[in-house]
Amino acid sequence: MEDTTELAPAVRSILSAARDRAAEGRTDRVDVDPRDLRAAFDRAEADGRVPLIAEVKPTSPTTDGAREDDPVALAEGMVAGGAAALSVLTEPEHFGGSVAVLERVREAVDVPVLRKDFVVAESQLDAVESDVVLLIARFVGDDLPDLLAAARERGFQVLVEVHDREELTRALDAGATTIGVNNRDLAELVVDLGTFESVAPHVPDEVTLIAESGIGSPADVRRMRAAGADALLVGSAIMDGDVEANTRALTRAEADDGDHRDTTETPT
Ligand SMILES: O=C(O)c1ccccc1NCC(=O)[C@H](O)[C@H](O)COP(=O)(O)O
Repeated sequence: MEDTTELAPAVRSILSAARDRAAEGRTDRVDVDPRDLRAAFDRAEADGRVPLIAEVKPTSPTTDGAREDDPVALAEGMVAGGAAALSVLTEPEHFGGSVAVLERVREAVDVPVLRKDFVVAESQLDAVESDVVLLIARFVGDDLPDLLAAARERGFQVLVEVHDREELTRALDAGATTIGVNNRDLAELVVDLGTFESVAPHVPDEVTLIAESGIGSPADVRRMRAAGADALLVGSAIMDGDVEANTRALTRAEADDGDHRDTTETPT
């Protein structure tokens, strides 16, 4: 079992709730026919868009208030703004998510959908079908290889999230091919884009590499891309205001149309 003493209280509470959900009754095993995440990124690149996973994130421990609008309408706005893929929170207690919302979103869009939750046990994988599932190296500890295999057996693509070199090594040893470096430190909940910059050089070229958290402006997008990100995962900055316009500002961050913005700007 993972030592949680160094985690922020909110994160300890998230993990405890995840373990409670894992202990609830089993459902049938899912069998996913996934939409290809890498192909979606390649299509975005070919189209001049920054490959972006836009996150439907109604609230979070670091957000004031909650977004109450229809998550399907939000998701459609993100796709209209150029998102290559979507992430949907299914964690109910701290992020206002649900598996029902993920099902509705996945039915409404044709891009790959990542299930964003705190999976700590195999039984949780069967809660809902998605194209990609997240495994957080820090939370699953030594179970990472088994959970990775269990997810792949069900057809999922797997995004393995790391925060430092030690977790990266564990992810690579387990056979991860899509890795996200989370700029949010789960012990302090502070965000530092330098985290991605320090870990990215050690990621092999053949791995699909995603920069996660704290990306708030086109300048941040360009910074993460310059550091080697194949794609970005953005939640809060897109959910704050007009999601379609916010997504477009980020997916167009590298467009060579003379619209080079001030580095301090954030999308609205
Ligand atoms: O976002 C939080 O407040 C949070 C708190 C505790 C654990 C995890 C948390 N976020 C999970 C995520 O992975 C982010 O939602 C995702 O990377 C997007 O981050 P951002 O663009 O900074 O909203």
